[in-house]
Amino acid sequence: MLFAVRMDVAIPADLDPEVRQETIAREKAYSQELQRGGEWKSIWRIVGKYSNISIFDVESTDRLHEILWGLPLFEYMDVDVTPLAQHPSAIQQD
Ligand SMILES: O=C(O)CC1=CCC(=O)O1
Repeated sequence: MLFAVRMDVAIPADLDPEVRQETIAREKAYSQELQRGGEWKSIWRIVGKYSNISIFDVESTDRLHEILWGLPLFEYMDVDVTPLAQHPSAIQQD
């Protein structure tokens, strides 16, 4: 199942700088592990924003929920999920 997920990040300005850096580092490691595993297919920065659009290929909505709740930055994010289906004009399958 394919999903486009938009993540808008808003880390509080008064968060301890060490906690901020450590959380961002954990977020990167978590994301890259899921990318290597194939469930997090791609991640794109939205120009001019502390936001990304990511494509996930997961077995279920429950699995996507589990992944999103596990994001180290989850408590500082707004997350918007869009399910994707094949477009009849697409010349490739995913
Ligand atoms: O920087 C972001 O957009 C938040 C984020 C999600 C995965 C990651 O590595 O950073």
